[in-house]
Amino acid sequence: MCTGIRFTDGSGNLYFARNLDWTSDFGERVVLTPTGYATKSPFGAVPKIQHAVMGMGIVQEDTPLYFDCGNDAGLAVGGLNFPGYAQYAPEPVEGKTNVPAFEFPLWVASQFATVDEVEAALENVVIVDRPINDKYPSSLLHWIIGDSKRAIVVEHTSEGMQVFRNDVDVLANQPGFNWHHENLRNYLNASPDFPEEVVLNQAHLVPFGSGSLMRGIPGDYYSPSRFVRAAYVNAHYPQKTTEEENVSRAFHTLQQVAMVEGSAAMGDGEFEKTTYTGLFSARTMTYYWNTYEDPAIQSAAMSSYKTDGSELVVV
Ligand SMILES: C[C@H](CCC(=O)NCCS(=O)(=O)O)[C@H]1CC[C@H]2[C@@H]3[C@H](O)C[C@@H]4C[C@H](O)CC[C@]4(C)[C@H]3C[C@H](O)[C@]12C
Repeated sequence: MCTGIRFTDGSGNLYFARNLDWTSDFGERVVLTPTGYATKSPFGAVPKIQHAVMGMGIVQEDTPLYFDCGNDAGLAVGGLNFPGYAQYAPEPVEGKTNVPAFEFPLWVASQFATVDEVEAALENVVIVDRPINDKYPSSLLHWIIGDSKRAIVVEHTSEGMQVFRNDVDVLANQPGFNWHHENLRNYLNASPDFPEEVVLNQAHLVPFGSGSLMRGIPGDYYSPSRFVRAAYVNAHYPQKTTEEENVSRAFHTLQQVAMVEGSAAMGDGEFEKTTYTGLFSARTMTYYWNTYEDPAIQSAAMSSYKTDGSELVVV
């Protein structure tokens, strides 16, 4: 499974992070799409790269297929599995902006500067089941999109395009965002506070230590549980000032919902694990990541590369 979060620092800069949970990796790398790159957009939704984009993905047919990415204007997007719900148009629809599912993160990050802009454009968008090639059929996803002000969730289902205001800045997998949001109402008791002494008959009871009012926050890896846990941790994390503190915040928060090998198998019997954690900092335009095999945090700053070049840069 996957979990995504958004938060800001004390100066309103976006931090956007996600866990990628799967049984193995896809050979993904950090990829920079510079503004001079000649796009190969099947239906012309990405005629030109307006904003340089950096994120995690693979390259096929000289096209960046992003799992998550951010841009030079401070807008970021991540795709999370949504099978059983996601449904795309079988063919492009005339008069609409037709975006193949694989192109959606690139469309968002290369064409827009803010969530407001993306939300307005989405009114005329259809997501199309048009794979990049035979090797990689369209993935069934939903997406979280964030900037310095807010986040939204995009779900393209049998109902068509749906856009949700994401006021908790978190996304997990199935079911849909609305369900997860409603489910938070089951956890209104959870709090970081240290409780007063409780008197029970003649007993005066005090907690064993901190965390007693967190009891009830689910600890398992199931998608609804990760959503609740990530929402709790992200919401209660004190606002931090420096880049280092906020990078630490992102990785610690996502560690709370990271999957460890052996505890949860998929339908095919293979164990799921957090293959990588990725973070886009709009403050420094830097992508940070670590992997299951190497938990040391690595980083690539946009400023280290030619963001107006014509070739994709694979870090
Ligand atoms: C598997 C990833 C989602 C992880 C996740 O949410 N797992 C949930 C597990 S479960 O079902 O809910 O059990 C998704 C996120 C982004 C996806 C990739 C991106 O969409 C980019 C390309 C798109 C191509 O169409 C398919 C390959 C691919 C390279 C995708 C492979 C895979 O579907 C990815 C990596």
